Amino acid sequence: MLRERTQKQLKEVLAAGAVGTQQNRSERDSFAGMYAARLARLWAVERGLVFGRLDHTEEGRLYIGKLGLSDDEQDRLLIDWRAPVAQPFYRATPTAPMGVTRRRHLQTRGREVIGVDDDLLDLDGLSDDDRATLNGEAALLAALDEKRTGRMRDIVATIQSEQDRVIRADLNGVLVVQGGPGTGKTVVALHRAAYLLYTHRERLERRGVLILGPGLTFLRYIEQVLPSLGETDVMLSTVGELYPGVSATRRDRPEVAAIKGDVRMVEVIARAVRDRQRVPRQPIELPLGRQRLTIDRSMMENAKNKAARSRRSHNQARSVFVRSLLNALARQLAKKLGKGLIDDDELADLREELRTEPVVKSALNRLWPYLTPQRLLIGLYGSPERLDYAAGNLSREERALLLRTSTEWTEADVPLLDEAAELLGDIDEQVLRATAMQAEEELAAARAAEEREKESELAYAREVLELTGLSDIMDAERLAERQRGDQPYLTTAERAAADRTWAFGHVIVDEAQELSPMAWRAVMRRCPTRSMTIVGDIAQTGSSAGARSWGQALDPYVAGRWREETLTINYRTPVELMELAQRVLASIDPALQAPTSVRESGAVPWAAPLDRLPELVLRETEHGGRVAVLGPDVLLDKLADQIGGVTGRGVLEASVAVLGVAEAKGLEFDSVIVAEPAMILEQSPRGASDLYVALTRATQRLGVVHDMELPESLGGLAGS
Ligand SMILES: Nc1ncnc2c1ncn2[C@@H]1O[C@H](COP(=O)(O)OP(=O)(O)OP(=O)(O)O)[C@@H](O)[C@H]1O
Repeated sequence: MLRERTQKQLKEVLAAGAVGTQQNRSERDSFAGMYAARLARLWAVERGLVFGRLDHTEEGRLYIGKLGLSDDEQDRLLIDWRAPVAQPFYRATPTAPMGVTRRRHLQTRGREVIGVDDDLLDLDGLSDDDRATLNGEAALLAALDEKRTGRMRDIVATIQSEQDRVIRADLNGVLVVQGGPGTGKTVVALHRAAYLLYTHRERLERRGVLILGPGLTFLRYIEQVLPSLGETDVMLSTVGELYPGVSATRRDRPEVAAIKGDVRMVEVIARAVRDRQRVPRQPIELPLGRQRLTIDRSMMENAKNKAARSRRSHNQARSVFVRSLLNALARQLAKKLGKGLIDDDELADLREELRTEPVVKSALNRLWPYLTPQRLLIGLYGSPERLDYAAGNLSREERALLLRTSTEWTEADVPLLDEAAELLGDIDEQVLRATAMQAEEELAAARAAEEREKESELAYAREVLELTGLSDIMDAERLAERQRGDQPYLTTAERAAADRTWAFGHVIVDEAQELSPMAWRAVMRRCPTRSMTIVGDIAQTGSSAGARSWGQALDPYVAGRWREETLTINYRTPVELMELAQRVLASIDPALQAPTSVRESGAVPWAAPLDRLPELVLRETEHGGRVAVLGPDVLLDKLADQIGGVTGRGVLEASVAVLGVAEAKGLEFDSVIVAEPAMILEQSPRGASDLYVALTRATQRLGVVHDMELPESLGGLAGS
């Protein structure tokens, strides 16, 4: 009914057509956007729309659902799970019943109720030991035992009390959610996003919510959770995609990523920009017809100082630099022409004349080029001289690791591009177009000159063209669209994604332990209000530039002002598997404690020789559900060949997937086989954390296959 009404409203709005004034059009677009979003909500929540009932002593009976519904008389039919009155559904216990006498979990399939599970909360003397930690055990255990589908699902029906506290925590300030594997950090963070959007709808819809995850596979794994809760306008991204126009999925070798993520790169980038403003030792001679002008060092220094005093970014300060130099050149020219003192008007005339002279333009571009962050970094990585100048605070070996010629961006480059963008500032679109055109002209002129062996000018013109290439910043289509001014309806998330300087209303960072100090800087820039939820597990840090403690990561920004909640119960991994993982955890640090598992699977982890892998994979698939083989990166292709498993893009859909540990981070499978654990240990300085991650990905069964000797922490495993 509701859905039909919304669909009709949407149709009417769209039928109004594309005619009309600019204002009409944009009103129409925003109504259409509103109805489309509402419709998406109603469609998405079909599954398990109603899942709970509270019998209150005072307020009577309340039904809890994924969204709130009222009938035409405004009587509440269904309470949104995020509303304050729904809170007892997650928090009430026999000792603190919050006025509720009975909590009922309804399990539904389509429109049919297929099971109920009651918690009686008001019975005096009821032993509450069993119920103290878990709410609605039967519904929870049924949910946990289900076969996995390759996509994360919402847990509104079975949120546990410690999770509810995180979900409903205050919007303001930085909240860290620390929890071991399987404690629900990801799923809780997503429900928190939905809760915050519901509770602070106006503020957050305008500024948007950003959720950062560790990789594109992971984002695909979680992307359906928020829509299933009726929330569609949230931006999901990786750090590698945070910079508009760049989509970095490649990873650097650990030793290179460690340098690029190091906070010393702040100084390196700043010096790389200053390198492009350096005054050459020799004066520059400018042949102008029969005259010959000279740009000497003092003119250049003077112009540079003026630009510096303007305190503008590099690209914005260029006009100050250029004006100062042109004024000095104009005076020089006046003198050569035999004119004495000239007035302001004459100076302006001469200056504008000089501005259009190719030799002058080309000298100015060399002295203070327009720069995009991409060109700055390519220039830096590609030149040992530039690296020596900019990266004097790194060792010679570290500089050598940064040197490269490839222009394919890696994840660790993105925070550096962002850093550079801050210092370089925008290039005006108009200037950009004019400079690109001018560069084209210069290139054409230089081509003609090439015959006259003016090699250097050609090289320079090429550089200018490259430096100002429009494609770096916007493609032709987008530019044309902007000029026509007919932007299609864009959601907040879409507008935010295209704008590097967008300030989000709330930012959620998942697997946050992996972020480098440079990545934290880029993330913090997107959230000046510091309203953030940071979820992760320090014990799982695999990245060489990742965090060793939350304090180390956050204190530079919010020292003493962040709060921490801990999740302690593992909902994913059965007890039998966790015993093994705990041994690996203790090998990292004996003081570390893995979270407590809520259930047993009865399946004991096993070990077998590597060459039995195909047969063992087959056996696992017979249980139904999804199987993953997790191994060291160098073995992945071989393993996939051996068993016909899927790697890369299709891993979430595959019944047998083959993945490296970094890619498997945050994911889960019914059955996991870890290949060559000793090699996983060796492949990076944080190998033990990687092994811990690999061993905690299964919801049911776990095995290990190996040729190399098993690490000590895995000793004593039963044969398969
Ligand atoms: N209250 C709950 N009800 C039902 N399922 C739950 C609940 N809490 C967590 N789960 C399930 O437990 C599994 C693990 O959750 P999640 O992936 O969010 O954990 P995590 O802490 O992010 O793990 P990791 O650090 O290993 O990535 C998921 O399948 C999730 O749906």
